Amino acid sequence: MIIESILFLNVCINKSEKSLTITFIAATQGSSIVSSSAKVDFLKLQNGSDIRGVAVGGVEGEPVNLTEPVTEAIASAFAAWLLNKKKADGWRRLRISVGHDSRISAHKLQDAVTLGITTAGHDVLQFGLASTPAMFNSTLTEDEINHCPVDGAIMITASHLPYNRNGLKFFTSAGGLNKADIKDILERASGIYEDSSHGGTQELEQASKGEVSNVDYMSIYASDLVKAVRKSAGNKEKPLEGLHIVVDAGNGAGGFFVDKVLKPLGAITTGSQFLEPDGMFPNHIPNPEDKTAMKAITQAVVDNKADLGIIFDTDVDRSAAVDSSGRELNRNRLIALMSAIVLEEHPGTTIVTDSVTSDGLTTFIENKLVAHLFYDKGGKHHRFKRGYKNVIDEAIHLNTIGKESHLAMETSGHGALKENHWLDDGAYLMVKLLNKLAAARILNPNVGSKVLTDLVEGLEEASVTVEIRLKIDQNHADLKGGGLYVFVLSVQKNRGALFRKFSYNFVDVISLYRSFRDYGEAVLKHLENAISKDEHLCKAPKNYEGVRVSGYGGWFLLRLSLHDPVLPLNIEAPSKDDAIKLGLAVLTAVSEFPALDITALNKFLQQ
Ligand SMILES: O=P(O)(O)OC[C@H]1O[C@H](O)[C@H](O)[C@@H](O)[C@@H]1O
Repeated sequence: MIIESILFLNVCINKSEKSLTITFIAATQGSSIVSSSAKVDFLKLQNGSDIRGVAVGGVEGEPVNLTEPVTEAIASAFAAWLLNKKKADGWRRLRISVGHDSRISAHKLQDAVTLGITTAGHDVLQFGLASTPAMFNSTLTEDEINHCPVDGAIMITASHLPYNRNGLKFFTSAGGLNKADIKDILERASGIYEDSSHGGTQELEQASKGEVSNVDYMSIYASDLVKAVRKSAGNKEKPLEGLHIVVDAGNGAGGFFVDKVLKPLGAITTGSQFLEPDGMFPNHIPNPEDKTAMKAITQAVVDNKADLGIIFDTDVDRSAAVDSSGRELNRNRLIALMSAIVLEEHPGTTIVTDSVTSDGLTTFIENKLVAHLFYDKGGKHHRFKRGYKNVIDEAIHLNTIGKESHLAMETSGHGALKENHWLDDGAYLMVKLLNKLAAARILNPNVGSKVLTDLVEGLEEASVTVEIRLKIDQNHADLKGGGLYVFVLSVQKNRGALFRKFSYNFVDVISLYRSFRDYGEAVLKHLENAISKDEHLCKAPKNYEGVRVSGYGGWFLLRLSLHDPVLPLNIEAPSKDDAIKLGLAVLTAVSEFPALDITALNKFLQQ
């Protein structure tokens, strides 16, 4: 990279404060980041513990960066990483399973992944349309005929993101890879890509050594789910007989749940919708956090007079339910429901959740289960950070330090149980609900989803719940120029001809931020200071992310997004008036930051 130094002189006169600031700025700019056509910035494809990119062209401003050669290099890099991980004495042939969701780029990326692995000499098991949790499961399943367990698994998915995106998730028998592993793989991939002189595909194909086989793994995975429900009902063959359950797969990969899970258990599934895979997602975004998606499954339950509704995201690592009255069982309610089930099995256990969970959920887990459902012991609510991997890793960590935890769950619908290898599996969460229903129907065959609704009866819910996302403008002068070196010349009163006419004190305060993260942190620090001076507000005594504050009968949390230049603001309050008071407290503090777009907050306050 060629570095160019540019020197700016910035003179800023503030008459009201009687100050003059003279600033020399030497900026480093990457004026030529090598030839863009030849270079691929692999690290840009990292999205936390996943890889995400654009795989389909045609959307303005979103050039394709997850091309077939790039994907092939990443798959080869994963095989190399895995080989290293297995601490094999030199080279050994690995077995890697590959699955995908319903995206329109799925097949071309599957071919690229397969090529990348086989050219490195390893075998591929193609599962076709699959769920993310099933891919992890294939690293654990003991089934010699179907070549399982595999050494590693790759899922091709971009969850609920638009049709043009795609991505990769990786698993070993220890679970999903973490951020550092992904970085390692991307660095290896960059080297592999360079070496292969960009597109020696044919050459590589000829050198291909590994074998490819097709396995109907989803049938194996689903039969384990069926077995779990049967077991909870005393091994009854059809424990859900007579129960009407509708499924909304949002045209993702979750359609298997109808034919391979619910029907064998005896459930009626008419009215289930969007089960056919369609990577253009023509009906709604497959996302249980999305209002339109929840409306669609609720309508299906009501229209079909069903006992229960189930909705999955595209790759089935997230889910939510709807009871027979059309009441949504998602977000805090689903965590409460899962907590009630898990705490019945493990009294006193710690439930780890993300940071945007409600105060009502804490009271429910710690007190209401004892008061309402007469549990001997309540649980402990450990409200941690946002991000499913953060939540799961924290639960695993707690167990290693002697604090028992059996459930890690996010409001997004990601939920992982210790009994299920800490895997976030939307289908397994729904199986836990079905277990409860199946067990209850042994005692009373007429019982329906009320069994579940009754479990969350004591959960207090705020009347107003909003999430407002405040964007940080990365092109704003306060952030522009990345990597700025600042020299301040403090000029004394009346010194030098140039400044003679200003007889003011000169102040050398400069606000420059190297990244949107720095800027966001500065906003949070400022808010924290402002809050400490407000008698109506009280900072949460224990908090792991952003600034969480109680007041006016509710709370708010302002934090930095995990991935985007955004500060998401969550507010929960007993009334709109109270929510506005909380919102105003935030607005007053953050309006001093011109690169923060507060339009969405203003809109909420003026509604
Ligand atoms: O920080 P945010 O922008 O709100 O995003 C947070 C979300 O990011 C991803 O989608 C993760 O998969 C989720 O587990 C997480 O909750």
